[in-house]
Amino acid sequence: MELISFRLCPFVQRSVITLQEKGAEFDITYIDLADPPSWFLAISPFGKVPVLRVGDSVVFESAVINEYVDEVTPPSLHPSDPLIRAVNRAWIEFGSDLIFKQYGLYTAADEETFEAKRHEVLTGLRQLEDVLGEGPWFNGADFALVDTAYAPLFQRFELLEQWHAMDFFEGLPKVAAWHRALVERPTTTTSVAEDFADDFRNYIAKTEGYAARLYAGRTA
Ligand SMILES: N[C@@H](CCC(=O)N[C@@H](CS)C(=O)NCC(=O)O)C(=O)O
Repeated sequence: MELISFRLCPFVQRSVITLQEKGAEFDITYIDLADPPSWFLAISPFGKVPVLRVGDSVVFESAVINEYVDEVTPPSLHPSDPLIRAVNRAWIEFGSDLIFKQYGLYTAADEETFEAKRHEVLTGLRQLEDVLGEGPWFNGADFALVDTAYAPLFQRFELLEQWHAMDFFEGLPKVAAWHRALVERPTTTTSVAEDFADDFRNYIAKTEGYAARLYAGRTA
């Protein structure tokens, strides 16, 4: 299996976490999304990463890639009950939407947009608080695919919090506990390069958006 990646992409990171959790062997090929190579555009139907090459086949969409990886490397990280599995898939979709909202937060051009995005993100986190149980994971005792889908999101919240006194989890104890468990999970840490925090901060700086101005001069 060969995973096509962009270093900072949270969707790719979901797949790296899943592959690592499953102990799967895989190669990783990095591309520059600002200047994607023609071979990549030829195989990626949406022009997006991640893409997983398996022999002559191409699998795209992180949630689908992760289900494939899960199925070929038992035991499964998906719950056995079909209804719980369906609910998990639905919340994985919710997590994808929240990743885009988070992206909107750190690329917002001005304070008004930034605050609007922050409101969207906080609303999403409140919705999660309402569905989470006692933890430590989304389904309780067992770490599952749905957890791999949220780890990159929470790792970025952690960095955003460190750079600015911005509390995303105030009044959300279950989300805060899940966040802590996810960012401390070894596969979350090892799914990104050692200089990820700097890389991420430089990326935000380059957007020249409101978050970049907010964080200017701060160190992690
Ligand atoms: N729904 C996709 C989203 C993937 C995605 O948005 N990837 C971004 C990078 S993080 C991308 O490749 N963007 C390139 C583009 O939109 O042209 C998934 O879950 O795999």
